[in-house]
Amino acid sequence: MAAPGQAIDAIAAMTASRQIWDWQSVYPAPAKLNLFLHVVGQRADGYHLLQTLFRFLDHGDRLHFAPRADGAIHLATPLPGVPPESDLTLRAARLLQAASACRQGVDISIDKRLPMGGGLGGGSSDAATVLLALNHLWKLDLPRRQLQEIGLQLGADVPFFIFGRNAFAEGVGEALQAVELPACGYLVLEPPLAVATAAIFGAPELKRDSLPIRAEQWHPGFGGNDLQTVVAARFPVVAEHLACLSAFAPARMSGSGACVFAEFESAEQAQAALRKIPAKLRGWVAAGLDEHPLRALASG
Ligand SMILES: C[C@](O)(CO)[C@H](O)COP(=O)(O)OP(=O)(O)OC[C@H]1O[C@@H](n2ccc(N)nc2=O)[C@H](O)[C@@H]1O
Ligand SMILES: Nc1ncnc2c1ncn2[C@@H]1O[C@H](COP(=O)(O)OP(=O)(O)OP(=O)(O)O)[C@@H](O)[C@H]1O
Repeated sequence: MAAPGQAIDAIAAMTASRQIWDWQSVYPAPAKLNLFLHVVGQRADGYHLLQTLFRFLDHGDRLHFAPRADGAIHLATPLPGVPPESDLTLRAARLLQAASACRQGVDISIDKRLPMGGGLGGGSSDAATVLLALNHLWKLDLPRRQLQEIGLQLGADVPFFIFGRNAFAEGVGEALQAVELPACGYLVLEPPLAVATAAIFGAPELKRDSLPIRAEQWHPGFGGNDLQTVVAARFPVVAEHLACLSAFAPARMSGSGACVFAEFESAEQAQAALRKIPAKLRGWVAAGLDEHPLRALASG
């Protein structure tokens, strides 16, 4: 059998019912896929201008929050290799506290399931979940737009997670238009390495002149991932995972890698493909979601 994580995550099931979100709840931080990702230019500050199609997955990290009366913000579950002060969850909570002049504190716990440096937006999603959850738990009622602005200070992917709908994105990923996507299943493979996003964007060989399209021109299967060429050439294990997945359906890398994915009509079909993948490769199946399970926690 191909390694853990095969069961479809229960994020959608957990949140489909009218859940009352409170301090006892487990707050999901779903993964995203970039169904395509084109680099269409570069800003004066070095950041790259992108066009991408973001999709939420029914699989991700889970966070828990406990109130603190002393106003401190504390991470109860530091991640290996990430000093707590740099953890995006802690930084998100501090930014929110400062922006709202809030005097409440919190203990944050993360059940980390998404690979770090995997291109699935794990850290960004954790940060967005902190902003959405604490906006609700601290009763701040900041509008979605303001949470997105705070999120952008933490990373280019964070505004999408707060926006909360599958989206065609431009700019560095902050200019978002909602897109309706069909239900489908994804098989995701996790090559055993963490890719440093900055190094891939900084690669001299990166193609930076893909032709921009209008959002309406996007269709399933459109385009490719411009970062994939760089990552697959530098890390042969990523190319191997892409080749393996391509035997079942067109395969692509998400974000700056290392994870690769293929789309199927249903999660069952994706599971059938997963059963045929060599057992030494780590992979799992997830359903595409229509929206972020916590979308209702911000207004606007
Ligand atoms: C590759 C994507 O995941 C696609 O969704 C995102 O563009 C990356 O988003 P992210 O992980 O939130 O990345 P950030 O933490 O904002 O940026 C990491 C580094 O990647 C480079 N970077 C990032 C995004 C971008 N549009 N252009 C860049 O050149 C910058 O050097 C930046 O310092
Ligand atoms: N809560 C967090 N979870 C994961 N990584 C974090 C977190 N806080 C800080 N980081 C740092 O951010 C880096 C990128 O992590 P992340 O898992 O978001 O990468 P990614 O999936 O490649 O993201 P993207 O798709 O946005 O490029 C990690 O290597 C780690 O150093």
